[in-house]
Amino acid sequence: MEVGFLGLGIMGKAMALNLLRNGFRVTVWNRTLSKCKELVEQGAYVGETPASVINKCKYTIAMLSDPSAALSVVFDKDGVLEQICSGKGYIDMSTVDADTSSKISEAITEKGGYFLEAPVSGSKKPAEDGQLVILAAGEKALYEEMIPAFNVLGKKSFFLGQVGNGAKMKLVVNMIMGCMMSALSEGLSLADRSGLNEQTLLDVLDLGGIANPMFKLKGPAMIQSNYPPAFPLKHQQKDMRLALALGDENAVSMPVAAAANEAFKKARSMGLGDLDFSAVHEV
Ligand SMILES: NC(=O)C1=CN([C@@H]2O[C@H](COP(=O)(O)OP(=O)(O)OC[C@H]3O[C@@H](n4cnc5c(N)ncnc54)[C@H](OP(=O)(O)O)[C@@H]3O)[C@@H](O)[C@H]2O)C=CC1
Ligand SMILES: O=CCCC(=O)O
Repeated sequence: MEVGFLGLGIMGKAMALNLLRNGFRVTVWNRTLSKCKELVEQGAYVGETPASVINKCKYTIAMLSDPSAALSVVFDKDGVLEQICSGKGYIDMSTVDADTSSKISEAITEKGGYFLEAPVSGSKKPAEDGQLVILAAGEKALYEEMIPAFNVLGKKSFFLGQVGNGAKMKLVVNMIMGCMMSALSEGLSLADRSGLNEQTLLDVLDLGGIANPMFKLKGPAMIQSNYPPAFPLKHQQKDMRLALALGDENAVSMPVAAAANEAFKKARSMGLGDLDFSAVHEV
């Protein structure tokens, strides 16, 4: 199967490499073209523009930072819309809001193309290991055609119905995750300042009802103030912001998420946006 891949950041690079290793023919594009080099060494082709990737491939996946990047790659000059046409599928796996996804979907569909949104749960390591959880919505036929790729990229994929449902599900999940990370940060600080051992707190948490892989993975590094970026903090804050907007639209009161968002915003203002989102601990 041949796929195009737009966006070779932390996630996109791992996902595209995974597809290559599993026998897919992959044509990549990244805004900073030099980031295509490692993929080329592994057998990928390079497209000069998003439009040229769409022209070459029947299916093209995008994994871009935020709504503005997702829109730009589709609507700007040399973008996806210039070449999308009947018989071609566009799968946006970026985390964006439902409105952004709908705008992209409408534009692609107007040109005769098929659209699927498919944001993912799971970070750098699950992306490398093909263990993501895929939250797809949109064109069911395209979802079914993408199953071979989703089976390589993820351990489970969900089809959630109409465009927007995948984006919303992803934002709800990340809103919960951001609140948990914020609570862990406060707990570690409270333990430390009140004379307790932080590692002992992690050990206690890991044996009880709120044990989870994230605390286990990130907690020990947080104690060392070590935040190598797997999920950049600026993206977590973007997701909190988009989740709070979804709450506004639906009149859902989210005081916990609002407080967590303030912590992530403060961390961004301290210049921590490119570190892992666990760097909220510094706030
Ligand atoms: N990291 C993670 O753990 C996870 C991330 N996600 C989501 O996946 C998406 C990608 O995340 P991640 O890989 O971590 O992010 P990165 O910041 O590592 O990569 C972002 C990508 O978007 C590209 N980009 C940014 N702005 C533009 C633009 N205006 N036009 C074109 N391309 C642009 C970047 O290109 P360039 O190299 O030129 O800057 C890069 O390829 C985000 O939506 C994130 O929320 C979802 C699950 C997990
Ligand atoms: O959007 C990022 C999600 C990170 C994760 O699920 O661990």
